[in-house]
Amino acid sequence: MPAHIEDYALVGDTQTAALISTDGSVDWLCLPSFDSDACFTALLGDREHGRWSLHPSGDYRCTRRRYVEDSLVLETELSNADGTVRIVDCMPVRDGVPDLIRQVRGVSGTVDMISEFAPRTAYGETVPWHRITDGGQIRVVAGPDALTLDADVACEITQRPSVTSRFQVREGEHATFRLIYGEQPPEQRRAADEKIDHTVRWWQEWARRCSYHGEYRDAVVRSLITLKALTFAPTGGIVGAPTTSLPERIGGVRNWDYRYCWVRDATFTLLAFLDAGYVDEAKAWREWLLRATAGRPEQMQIMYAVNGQRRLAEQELDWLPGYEGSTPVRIGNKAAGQFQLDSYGELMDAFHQARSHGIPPDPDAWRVQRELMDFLEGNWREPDNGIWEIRGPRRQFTYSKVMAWVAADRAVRAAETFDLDGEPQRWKQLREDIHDDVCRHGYDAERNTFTQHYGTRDVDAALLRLPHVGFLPATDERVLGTTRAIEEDLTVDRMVLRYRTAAPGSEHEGGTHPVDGLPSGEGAFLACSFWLADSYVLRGDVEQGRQMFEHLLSLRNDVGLLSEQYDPHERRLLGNFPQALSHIPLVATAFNLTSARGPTIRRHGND
Ligand SMILES: OC[C@H]1O[C@H](O[C@H]2O[C@H](CO)[C@@H](O)[C@H](O)[C@H]2O)[C@H](O)[C@@H](O)[C@@H]1O
Repeated sequence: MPAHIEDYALVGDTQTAALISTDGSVDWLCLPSFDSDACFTALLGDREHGRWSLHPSGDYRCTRRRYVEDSLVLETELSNADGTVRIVDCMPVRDGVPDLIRQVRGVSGTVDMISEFAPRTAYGETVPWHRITDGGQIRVVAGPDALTLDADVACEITQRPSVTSRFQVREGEHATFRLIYGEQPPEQRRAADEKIDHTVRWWQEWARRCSYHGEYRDAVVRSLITLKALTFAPTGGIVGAPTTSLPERIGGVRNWDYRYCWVRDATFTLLAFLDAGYVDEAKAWREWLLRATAGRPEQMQIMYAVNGQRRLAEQELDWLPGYEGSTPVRIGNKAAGQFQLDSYGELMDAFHQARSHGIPPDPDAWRVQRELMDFLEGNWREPDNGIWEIRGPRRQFTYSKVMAWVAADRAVRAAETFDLDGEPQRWKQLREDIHDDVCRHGYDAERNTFTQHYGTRDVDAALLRLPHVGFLPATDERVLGTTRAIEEDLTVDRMVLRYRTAAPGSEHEGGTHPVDGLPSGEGAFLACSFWLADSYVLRGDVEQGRQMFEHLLSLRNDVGLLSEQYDPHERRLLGNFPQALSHIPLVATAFNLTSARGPTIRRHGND
């Protein structure tokens, strides 16, 4: 049985990442890339699906866990009756092959330790061959996959099969393991020590570049490090999360693969990086995006693989029982083929912000933007799948239309501010047409609220972003009314649901929801909860925004990580982990709260 989601910490090398539990078990790792097959999949099943546990023998417990300051090097202290050890876990920044280093350091007493290294390739389906080489390394091979384990303690291949080591660590002593993808010659332990030190320094130097020095610096830096860990260094792409199928409801079917790069999530990440002074990351992302979207704008996908690949065929892995029984486990993501109008607005906004931040112009960027505008002009009236990627019939989602307005607005601003050739008069007309359409069809005058889609009375938390993107001022009566309606309909214990997946006792309870096409029930959506905090700040209720923000900070796990959702009843994290779309608004809200100039939500559209 896997640990609770909040009991995991992340280590990664900006090409892939591992999840390690408080009891010292690596339960998730895909090699060599985020979207490769996993060799440890216990997270979505049990120990038989592959894991690497490393812990004191007998009864033991985690007494402390932290990242080495401003780094992604994890320290987990485990104690038993005989003493305490500190396990240092890290994935060195890649200079060749991917590797995971696990070093056990004796803190006090003399502790008997057990390492059980039991990889299962192809997401836990395949039991690989294990053998010990002449040089004393462990080689694990299955089909195209090969792993090498170097250890400076004795290892034996045992029944299951797994590679088991039983060893003792005294205060001041070390024992080091290094897992390498592929077949590699042995390395000295000193090399592992150097790699750990180098990795700490690499992350600390990266964190030092952060231009944010406000009140919530630790939380902001941890979120930025997490976002950096989710970037795919070779291309500049950014994954939604490093996991698949962590459920949005325990036992439910809303289990999706997030190891891909969403245009939406990635543009939000770009804005967070820009806010914090990380211009290189923003540039790399723009390059990725221009390459990924090359071709005709109507062929733009809402998500791509990290290397820019378009085909993300969805399949179910029926041999995996799922996280706490939540099936199916899916890899690939059918939403890649959806039409999501908001992605165009987010993209246009991101390009505009990049220019406004002084990122040197790319000659292709404006050409692509103009083609996107041509496409939007002819298609903004079409129904779409919306920001939440509904799998029911397409609808006229209000937020989607608002983001089409954002696209037109940023096109006008870009042409006027940067003197770019284009058709600002036509885009101004388009901007006005969309605004009128939204205010006429996406607004419920009786209740004084914007609505989830045209022709409904339901609300949607994405509507909180209307003032953030500059569609209407935060103090507009219709915006205030919408926030009120969202508070009334969509908050549970101060947390915000993205929409009602079923009204309690309604005809949809237990059945398939007519809008999203899925069985009901999920947690509160953390990004939406941050957006509510932003709305308070923007309209001048800074203290209310701060309280909400601090409540959200309190939901992070012990090492500062958030998943996609939170279950306010069970008080536990839900959904893929750690989730970019939760850490991005954390950064944005902290900026809004602490900016000396007062609220400065970038997507306000102010240049
Ligand atoms: O719940 C339905 C959808 O859930 C996923 O999408 C969500 O995550 C995306 C990545 O963070 C985010 O961009 C989107 O707004 C969220 O709704 C999943 O990827 C979809 O396939 C699924 O339909």
